[in-house]
Amino acid sequence: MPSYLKRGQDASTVAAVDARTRLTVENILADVEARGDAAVRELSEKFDNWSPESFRLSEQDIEKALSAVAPRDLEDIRFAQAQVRNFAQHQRDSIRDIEVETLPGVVLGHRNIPVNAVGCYVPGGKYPMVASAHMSVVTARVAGVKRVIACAPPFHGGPHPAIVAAMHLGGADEIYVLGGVQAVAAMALGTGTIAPVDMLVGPGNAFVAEAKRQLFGRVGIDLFAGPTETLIIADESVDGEICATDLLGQAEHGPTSPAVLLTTSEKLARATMAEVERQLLRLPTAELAGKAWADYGEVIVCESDEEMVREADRIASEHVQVMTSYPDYFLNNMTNYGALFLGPRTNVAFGDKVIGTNHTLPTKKAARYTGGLWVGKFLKTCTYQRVLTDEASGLVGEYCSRLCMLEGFAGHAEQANIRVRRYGGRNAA
Ligand SMILES: NC(=O)c1ccc[n+]([C@@H]2O[C@H](COP(=O)([O-])OP(=O)(O)OC[C@H]3O[C@@H](n4cnc5c(N)ncnc54)[C@H](O)[C@@H]3O)[C@@H](O)[C@H]2O)c1
Ligand SMILES: [Zn+2]
Repeated sequence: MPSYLKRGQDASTVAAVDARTRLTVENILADVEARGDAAVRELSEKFDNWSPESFRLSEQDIEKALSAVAPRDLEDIRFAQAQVRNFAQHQRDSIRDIEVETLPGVVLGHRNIPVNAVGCYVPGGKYPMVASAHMSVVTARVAGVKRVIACAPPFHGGPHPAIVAAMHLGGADEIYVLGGVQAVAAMALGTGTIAPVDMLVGPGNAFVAEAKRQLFGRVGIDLFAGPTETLIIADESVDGEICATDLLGQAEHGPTSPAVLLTTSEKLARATMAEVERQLLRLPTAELAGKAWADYGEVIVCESDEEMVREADRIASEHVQVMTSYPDYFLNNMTNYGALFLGPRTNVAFGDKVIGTNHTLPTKKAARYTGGLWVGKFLKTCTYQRVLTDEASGLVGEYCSRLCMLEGFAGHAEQANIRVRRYGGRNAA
């Protein structure tokens, strides 16, 4: 049995918060739907104190933002985008259209068709999340999406130059300085000034994630990518300092970000907990990270690697960092995670910012049924079929006719029967 040295807040409190968020989001979506641009402007004023002449940036605005970013920063952004683009391209190349003859004269196939128009949300409430622009915009472009638009909230009262640069260099067709639910609603529902998209992607806080969830159906969404979660699986091959650093590194995302340590070593568990307290004294973002750790941090001691796999699959964390003497055991056996980070030489920050895997990942146990954002999320796998010979039409038609009548579908059966009569030769029904 796993034993808890520290437990996070219980789920009922989280559910109560969720209910309030749900209601807030419902009201905002209804308002944007009813009043379009006027509602968007009022909501932006209310939540972000932001009401510019135009939410969309002009060419000149974009040039101005680019020139405000230091050359070194631009180069770093280009490097990160090159990594994301390269891996996404390899993933794209692994996805194939197929066409096969499944019975003599029966040809079935599928094609992977990019979604036509995508809205990318780039978060920027607490931190300007430049990297989210690479993850959504660059990946959509690799997939072949025709129209890629991007929104980020104002940061310190205006567009954040590095976010704008990343959106522009990533290939965004339209850039808006607009945040939160109003941004997501405007992109999905459309307004007088923003043409609606077919799909929303990108991470965000609880309001943004809930807005995407509620809009799903009217538009597509990538996945439920809410407040960051991290899980560290470690044994005595590493020390408390590196475990504490990696827990707090992701806890700093926000006050509701769970950071969990799973370990087979009680000694490492206690060393990590002590080290977390020490590091909180000097981490500049200790206010957020400390609250997340106090409310949602967990430390669980397991008896074996097998038990750690079971616990980790139950938790289904967004990020799972494995620092044990044989990390591949977890790669080979775990089934529920957004992304794995194997061995102490890598870590979640590499994935968040630069290494090339996508950082938009499933939260709140969505890892039970989906992986993260990737080029495949922008593609619709659509099937088609042809029947090439009279014999094949007759053969399938006879089976089809009987199977339609099994369900009482006389009209469907006629669709089959007319083919059997016309193409099915001597066996015609
Ligand atoms: N799952 C992932 O893949 C992933 C990746 C990166 C970041 N994240 C998460 O993204 C989040 C970013 O959050 P953020 O808040 O910094 O930025 P954000 O851009 O997601 O949200 C800011 C917006 O929230 C809106 N807002 C704030 N308070 C509100 C309220 N009371 N009612 C309605 N709207 C309100 C405002 O309009 C504001 O523009 C973090 O939680 C982070 O963990 C997740
Ligand atoms: Zn992170």
